[in-house]
Amino acid sequence: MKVDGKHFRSIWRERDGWSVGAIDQRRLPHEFVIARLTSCEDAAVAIRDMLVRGAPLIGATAAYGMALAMREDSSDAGLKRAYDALVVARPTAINLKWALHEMRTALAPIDPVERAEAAYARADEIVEQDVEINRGIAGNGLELIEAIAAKKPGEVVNVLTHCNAGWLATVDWGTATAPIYLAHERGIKVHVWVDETRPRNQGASLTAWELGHHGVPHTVIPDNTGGHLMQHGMVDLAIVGTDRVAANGDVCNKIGTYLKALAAHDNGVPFYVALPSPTIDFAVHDGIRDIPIEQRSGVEVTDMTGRTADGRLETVRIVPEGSPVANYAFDVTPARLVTGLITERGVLKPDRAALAAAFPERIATAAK
Ligand SMILES: CSC[C@H]1O[C@H](OP(=O)(O)O)[C@H](O)[C@@H]1O
Repeated sequence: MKVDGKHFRSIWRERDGWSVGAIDQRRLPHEFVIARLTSCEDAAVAIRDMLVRGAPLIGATAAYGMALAMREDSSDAGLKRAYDALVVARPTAINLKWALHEMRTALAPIDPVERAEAAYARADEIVEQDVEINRGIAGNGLELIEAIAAKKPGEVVNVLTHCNAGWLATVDWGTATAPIYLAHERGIKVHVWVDETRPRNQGASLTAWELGHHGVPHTVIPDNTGGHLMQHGMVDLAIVGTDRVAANGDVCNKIGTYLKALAAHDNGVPFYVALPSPTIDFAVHDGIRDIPIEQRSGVEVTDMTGRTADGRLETVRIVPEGSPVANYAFDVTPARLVTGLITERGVLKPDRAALAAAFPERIATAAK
């Protein structure tokens, strides 16, 4: 989407035809820095250290990581080494494994001499497919926003979102934000309550940044505010992203999503989850029991980085030395708390029958 009026994607193949450009999301919102990935290792580290993050973007980065690997060593051993290095970069978003499976399926059967070119071609397809899918999510989610706007003519539709499921979490458009961007572009009055999303503040640092650059009205709120807003009729619907949807409709997303879903359920606020079909994991039948929850470094909780009054970036500690810290990066919202799943093929009930009917091809790949 737009950054100071110029269109950007979050990741792209550079003009040299082989290296990969990506926005370093660790530097936002204070600095806009472009990173250049030139090896499979660069791609793995970029995912692990969250230079890039967000389930679909993690998948796209891994796809280009495989292409970079094939430039280095396109042998069968090289293919396995690249897969193994990338698949462990982060455990929760299924898009990583999905993208690597797609790449390995495309590359394993062909002559190693042809693998580098084929890898870039397949990675490009995955990237373009993500953008097209998100455009589909935008259109299907727009209908939900339009229906609310029709009931309150001339008033603002207030959407709450958690973490960043914006264009920065994908190649472009985002998932949760896709309907919001489209509604804004269609002239519908929309406002976004942006959960800051401790501890990495993806909402405060990323969602607010991208909405602001695209001109979408928004308000950053502490994570604990959403329930109060819902009690006072200030949230018309919630739309969040997801890192993995289980076959039973359970939704894994950034830590704190479950608590928002509980508040929404308690206040009769529609709670939608936007996802591209590669985020569906039919191999997982019970999300709460089976989806691996990443635990990240406690430093993400104890420390915060910000800009000082005189413009310097500083990191400070906000937790007493010696206090133990737990940093669970995701939680799972049971399907019973989800109003609907906004996908590229429509808004679905959060259950296996609806998911299987809409995406039968995803069942086959889950079996592998
Ligand atoms: C469209 S996927 C966005 C999803 O990914 C985020 O996690 P992270 O920033 O740790 O990669 C968060 O769960 C978002 O909802």
